[in-house]
Amino acid sequence: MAQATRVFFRHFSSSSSRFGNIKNVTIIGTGLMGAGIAQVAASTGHHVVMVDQTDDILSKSKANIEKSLQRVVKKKYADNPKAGETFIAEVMSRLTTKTDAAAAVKNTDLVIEAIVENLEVKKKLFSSLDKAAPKHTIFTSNTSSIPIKDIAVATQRQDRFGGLHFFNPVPVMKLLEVIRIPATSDETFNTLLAFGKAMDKSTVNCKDTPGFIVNRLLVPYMMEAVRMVERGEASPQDVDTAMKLGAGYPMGPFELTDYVGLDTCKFIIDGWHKKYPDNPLFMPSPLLDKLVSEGKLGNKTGEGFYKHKK
Ligand SMILES: CCCCCCC[C@H](O)CC(=O)SCCNC(=O)CCNC(=O)[C@H](O)C(C)(C)COP(=O)([O-])OP(=O)([O-])OC[C@H]1O[C@@H](n2cnc3c(N)ncnc32)[C@H](O)[C@@H]1OP(=O)([O-])[O-]
Ligand SMILES: NC(=O)c1ccc[n+]([C@@H]2O[C@H](COP(=O)([O-])OP(=O)(O)OC[C@H]3O[C@@H](n4cnc5c(N)ncnc54)[C@H](O)[C@@H]3O)[C@@H](O)[C@H]2O)c1
Repeated sequence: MAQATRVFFRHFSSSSSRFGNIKNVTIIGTGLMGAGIAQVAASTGHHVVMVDQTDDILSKSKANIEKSLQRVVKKKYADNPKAGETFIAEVMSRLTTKTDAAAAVKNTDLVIEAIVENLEVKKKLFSSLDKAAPKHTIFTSNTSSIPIKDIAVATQRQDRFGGLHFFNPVPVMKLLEVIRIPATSDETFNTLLAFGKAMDKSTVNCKDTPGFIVNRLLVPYMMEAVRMVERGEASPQDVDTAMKLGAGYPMGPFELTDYVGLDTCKFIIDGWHKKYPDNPLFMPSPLLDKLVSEGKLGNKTGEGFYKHKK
């Protein structure tokens, strides 16, 4: 291919798939994950409506996004802080907030749900959104562990339903798992892959199997670390040091459990134990249960396996 044609092709193909038809995105649940997803979607030119239960939560989420953007521009615009400020102002101007989910989806191309890891709560939400959203709107869940098809049954649009599983912290982690259920149409799946690219993520194609790819491997590993401590075989500090220095992981499993949130970890393992009671990899952990019952949920509450500055 001649140089000019190659340049034109690269330019044309990137601009035509820039948004993969997705311009307006609604993100429901703006905690740890939803805020990160909103930040990256707005940073890549999408118009984003953020939905949560109260205005107070939404203002905290916006403040967290602004803090995270400061970290991003510190490096990206190191030589031009003024351009960094302009970038942050532009990104923030693409974010709006609402507490009424049904009203928020009236004009949206894509819904990304990132609320609590609970099947019944997610189904109730999607059932009401199904009545309110336009026909073309694609619905997705960022669930860590719930089968996408179990959530999709709450709607009449299973061909326009899939999974978009982002990783924490969303502004830093490059991976996006794109999940299809048997009913997902090729058009929907391709639009989700294009959207992932427009978000500057590397996508992998996943089937709707437990934990998709990453969590099917990560959850048993993290739970076995907790069980090692329960059996008195090692301390959390030593397990973390061992896995960072001996296996090259950026965080040890206990640092990661605190980072993810112990409540989310418990929701995942309890859900899988209920579904697969005979699988020893998915047995609940008395230590994890105890910490959650004491409100020690990790970084977000100031204490989990470790104490953290809030
Ligand atoms: C039991 C069941 C459990 C199941 C769990 C499943 C959960 C879920 O479904 C899947 C997951 O997400 S699994 C979880 C998957 N996640 C993992 O596995 C994470 C593993 N951990 C890591 O990869 C690293 O420790 C971090 C990247 C978190 C921090 O890196 P570090 O070197 O230790 O510390 P650093 O020097 O501070 O930061 C380095 C750079 O990152 C930048 N930055 C950070 N946060 C930022 C933010 N919020 N915004 C913007 N930027 C942010 C920062 O500015 C800096 O930039 P620079 O340009 O280099 O100066
Ligand atoms: N924490 C992680 O590392 C991680 C990573 C990938 C995926 N996930 C998944 O993402 C989802 C969210 O996890 P998180 O860690 O961001 O949780 P979180 O607790 O930080 O945030 C959840 C947010 O959802 C809001 N919410 C709850 N019910 C709602 C409703 N009915 N309508 C609107 N908002 C509602 C809450 O107020 C809260 O702000 C879960 O399904 C989880 O499994 C989590």
